[in-house]
Amino acid sequence: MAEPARQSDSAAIELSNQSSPTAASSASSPTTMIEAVGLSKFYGPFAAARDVSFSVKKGELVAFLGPNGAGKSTTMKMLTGYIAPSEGYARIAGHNMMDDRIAGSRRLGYLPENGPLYPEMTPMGMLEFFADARGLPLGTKKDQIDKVIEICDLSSVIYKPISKLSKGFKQRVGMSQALLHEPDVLILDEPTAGLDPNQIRGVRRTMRKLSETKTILLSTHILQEVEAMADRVILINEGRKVYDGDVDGLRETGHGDVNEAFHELTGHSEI
Ligand SMILES: Nc1ncnc2c1ncn2[C@@H]1O[C@H](COP(=O)(O)OP(=O)(O)OP(=O)(O)O)[C@@H](O)[C@H]1O
Repeated sequence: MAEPARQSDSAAIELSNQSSPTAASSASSPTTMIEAVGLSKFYGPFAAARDVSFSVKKGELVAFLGPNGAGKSTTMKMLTGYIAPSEGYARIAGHNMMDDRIAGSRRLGYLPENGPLYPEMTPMGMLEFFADARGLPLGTKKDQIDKVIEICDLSSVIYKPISKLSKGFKQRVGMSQALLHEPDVLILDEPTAGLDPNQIRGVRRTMRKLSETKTILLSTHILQEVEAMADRVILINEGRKVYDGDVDGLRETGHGDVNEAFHELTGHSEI
């Protein structure tokens, strides 16, 4: 379990102020795999994320929690280098994701919010495409593809167009793409969104298995998800980090009830 480093809003701001957003070359701990340092994203005057700082150590499984529109996807896109931060910077396995994105991406598997694109491709076609794009050596390409087909249980749909697959299979195809190059860091944006209870069980099982060897940050707005899987919770609301600590600490904040804690910390947003 992560130490109960519960952090108030002001403490969160204090933490980010200690690190200069321009200090991209400063050394990070070798065990720190995901780092957000003062990340903000502005769309005109609107802040989708504001001064978000945290780090995830090797082997942790951290839930990134928040109500709809809190800024989870925006922060994840900045962490993965898909969008540029307005302020701050992100590092994956020590690589700054603006200056050194290719090196960081080799260590990173990313499941975007809406699963895989390329609806006209089959899962096999898509995996071959990504294997080539990622430069997997010919000698290991087939083995790697076979391995993710097995992990994600895709063999029954491997030659069907992705557009014809159920939501659950689409998510698994997205996951297979994220795992293909054997990254040691996974950033997964709502991996259980829209799945039925059996599919959710399957994804949780896969997550637990993967967390034995990988560092995982997964976003969700489902509280049971957090209690079922995570070592630690980072909660954001209206673009700001409002809690960073373990599930027990979150429960205490809500007087024994994580739902209550969520309600208090997110300004009484309805979920
Ligand atoms: N390109 C954009 N232009 C303007 N506003 C944006 C853009 N992208 C996101 N936003 C806004 O930023 C806020 C945060 O969005 P984001 O998708 O990061 O939230 P989220 O926590 O992932 O929500 P959800 O759980 O609904 O996916 C929302 O109000 C959203 O409308």
